[in-house]
Amino acid sequence: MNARTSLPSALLEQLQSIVGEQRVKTDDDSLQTWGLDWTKHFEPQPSVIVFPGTTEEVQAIVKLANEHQIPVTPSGGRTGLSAGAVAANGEIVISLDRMNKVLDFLPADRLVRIQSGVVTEQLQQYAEQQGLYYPVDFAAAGSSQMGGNIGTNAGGIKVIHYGMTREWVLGLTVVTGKGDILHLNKGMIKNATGYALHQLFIGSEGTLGIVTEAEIKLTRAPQDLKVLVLSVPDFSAVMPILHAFQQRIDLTAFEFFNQVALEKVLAHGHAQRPFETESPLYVLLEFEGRFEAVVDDAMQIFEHCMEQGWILDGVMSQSQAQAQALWHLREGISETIAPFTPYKNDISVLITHVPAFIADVDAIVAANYPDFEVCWFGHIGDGNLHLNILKPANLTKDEFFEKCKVVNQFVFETVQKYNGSISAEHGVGMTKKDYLAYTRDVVEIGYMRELKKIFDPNGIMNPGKIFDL
Ligand SMILES: O=C(O)CC[C@@H](O)C(=O)O
Ligand SMILES: [Zn+2]
Repeated sequence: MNARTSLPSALLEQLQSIVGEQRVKTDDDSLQTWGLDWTKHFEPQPSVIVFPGTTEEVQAIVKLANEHQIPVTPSGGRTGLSAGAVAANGEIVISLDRMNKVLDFLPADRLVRIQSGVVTEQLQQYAEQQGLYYPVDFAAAGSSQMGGNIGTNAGGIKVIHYGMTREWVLGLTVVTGKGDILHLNKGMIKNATGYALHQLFIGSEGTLGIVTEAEIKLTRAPQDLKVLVLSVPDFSAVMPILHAFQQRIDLTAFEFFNQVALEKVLAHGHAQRPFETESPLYVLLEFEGRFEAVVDDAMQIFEHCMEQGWILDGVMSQSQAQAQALWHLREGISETIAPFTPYKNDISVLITHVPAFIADVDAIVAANYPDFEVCWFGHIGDGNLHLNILKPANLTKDEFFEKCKVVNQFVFETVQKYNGSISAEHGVGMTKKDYLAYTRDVVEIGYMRELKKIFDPNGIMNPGKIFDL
């Protein structure tokens, strides 16, 4: 039965009276579009999509959903990779698309107040106009919304220096699953008055309520960013390179990718091969080169690494355009491999454990996926690896995912062995919830369940995400 047909018509009318007739959509195209994120594993089947314009409208919708006991899925830019924003069970999807305004800017506090539908890039550009910088960045910045970034505590390519989204959120306005509006922390740096409830909403994937507004901290913009791409003989060389550079330079990024990933980006077009000869791995690092001495330091470290045999070759950007072109080799990977229906892993361990962890996972991958194309890439300077297995054309999606699931278990056992995370930055959503216990203790998950009940007693907020009730 189509879940949509079961939506009471009285409820539709009530939704229309809250947001206006044009802002309630039930046509198939809209249900498909707003019912799905970038995950390809599930069939979207929401009941209705609503587009509120204010926190009060969101509150009215949530209250209505409670009265009718209908689940709600908050929806931002839908660029998620863990199905956190997928509505597959007759949900009311609350899209924040209309709530995309910058509300206020306090220069002395370097604080911007935004609605949660503001797109990441929009915030970055706004910060630039104020002579400042919003540093959380990733390839999906042109579509992802700040509410979604907050919901997953998004990370990205600059975490090594600037941290995750959590570092930049100084206040939130939320509508709880119960239908209360809370103004949490109000932008303060110092506020020692008990539980930091805004922190609970960061990374909660819409399971406690909906973020409608946020106070976001901005910072000084980095100058003269230099990008270095290095070719590297094997995994064992990557961390010594990181340590050599970090001893003397504050890196703003330290990423890696393998030859398979590079070939896919090059085949996609609009990219130039960085080196004539292939190598198994590449490292991309970035630093602020505004002082000559720092650039000289980088060159010395580079030469030292070459002497050690950790680096085979290297190229450094001489202009912003070159820096962007080099970044594209790394940032283009996820989009380029999307047509290959990749099985995704977003795993992390402490930096200390990265070498042993990679050796273990590499052995699992080599033994279990001998015939599959394996894309390794990620934010290795944060201990975060994206392991993407590409589907061979001769397997169906179901056959392929079944095979990957078996291997997944070995990968996650290794994650657990090193006390790591089964989802470093993409969230748990629906794709990783069966594996949550590899990272979070069962007692801890019990506390999370209890917390959810406080904010969302009727269990209507994004059910089926992170864990089942
Ligand atoms: O597609 C992926 O697995 C990772 C996407 C994103 O987190 C990235 O780092 O490019
Ligand atoms: Zn990533």
